[in-house]
Amino acid sequence: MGLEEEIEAIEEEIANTPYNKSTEGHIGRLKAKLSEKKEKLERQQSGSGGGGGYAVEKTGDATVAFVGFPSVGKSTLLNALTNAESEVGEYEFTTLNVQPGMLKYRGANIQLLDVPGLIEGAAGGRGGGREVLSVVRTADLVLFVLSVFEPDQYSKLRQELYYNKVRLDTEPKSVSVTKRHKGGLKVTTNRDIGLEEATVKEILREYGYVNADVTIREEITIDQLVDALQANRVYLPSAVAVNKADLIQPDYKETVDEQLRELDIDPEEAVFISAEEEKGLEALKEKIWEKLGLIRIYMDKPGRGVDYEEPLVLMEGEHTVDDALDRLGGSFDERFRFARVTGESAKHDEQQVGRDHELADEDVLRIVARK
Ligand SMILES: Nc1nc2c(ncn2[C@@H]2O[C@H](COP(=O)(O)OP(=O)(O)OP(=O)(O)O)[C@@H](O)[C@H]2O)c(=O)[nH]1
Repeated sequence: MGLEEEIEAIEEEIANTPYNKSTEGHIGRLKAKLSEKKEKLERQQSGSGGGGGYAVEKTGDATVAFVGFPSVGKSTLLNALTNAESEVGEYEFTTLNVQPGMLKYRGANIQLLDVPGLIEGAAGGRGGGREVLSVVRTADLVLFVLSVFEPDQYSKLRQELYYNKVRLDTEPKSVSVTKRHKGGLKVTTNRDIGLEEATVKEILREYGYVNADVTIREEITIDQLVDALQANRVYLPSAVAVNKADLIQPDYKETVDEQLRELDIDPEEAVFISAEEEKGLEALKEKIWEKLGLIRIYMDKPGRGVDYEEPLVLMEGEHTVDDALDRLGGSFDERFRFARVTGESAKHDEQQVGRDHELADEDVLRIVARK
């Protein structure tokens, strides 16, 4: 049996096995096996396909990938958001027709990538789909671009990303595995994790662990455990733009809202836009900013005053003084003594803080360094 047939056989067995406590371990093992076979197939395929060469150079403070079916208006949107002033070029897109643009917003440079053809050929890695997905995987935010007439394309797009190991709007589960020399598999939990201990062991065994301590501190599903054991999942936030809103009558919006709800999208969260008529774009920029968790830090430079023109822009999860130092290029690293912060994160103006201090949007930061 070839690898592809094996994968199909396992998928079929999973689909045909009813899920209950007594089959849970078995299903866990099958899912782990399935995941490994898929990895193997992918390695084989990329090995024979000539591979490589489709990395997109990331520039700017953050990168957003536009994901949507053909003709929903992705390129129109990209052009509307970046205008003619954006400098395009100097990018190496060797095999992919990726359209890049730079959105300047609140002093940040946000790279926008219009990645075509996610759907055609993406399933199972045919054609250029995999390459498109590799671009999406390097982004910091996925923006789904939907047409107001076909919001249900959303499920297909999400599913495609899921198959390709992109996990949206969720954090990886915390699972730690430490290999030992003996003692078998030991599972430690501090609460009901929603899985039988035997299931956890079955899955770990499938991954070749014989002696190991496993610690799981939160509720977890079989799929999430498999994800946690495979290193190549990416976790990204997402947002939804509903385009061509200029084409509907006002009273049709309620119908679209209802469709969105059915897709598990909060209509309040989705941004209705018209790329063509450049409507709703401010709200969309704001949403992108919010979802990326960007903050602006105004640097107070010795002798030059506060630079309000070109803030240091920090991403979600990188809001400390230390992260700011990193972004400044590290020349301060050895000489850093303390920092002074004025703004929302500070208890008072010019508060003296250390490297761990969490900064907030529009803080003014001065680094005090040794000479
Ligand atoms: N009425 C209206 N038409 C739009 C809007 N946005 C895009 N269009 C039109 O929809 C068509 C497709 O737009 P594109 O921007 O080329 O769509 P795309 O998603 O980039 O499509 P591909 O290049 O095939 O991936 C064009 O004729 C646009 O003029 C909009 O907001 N309102």
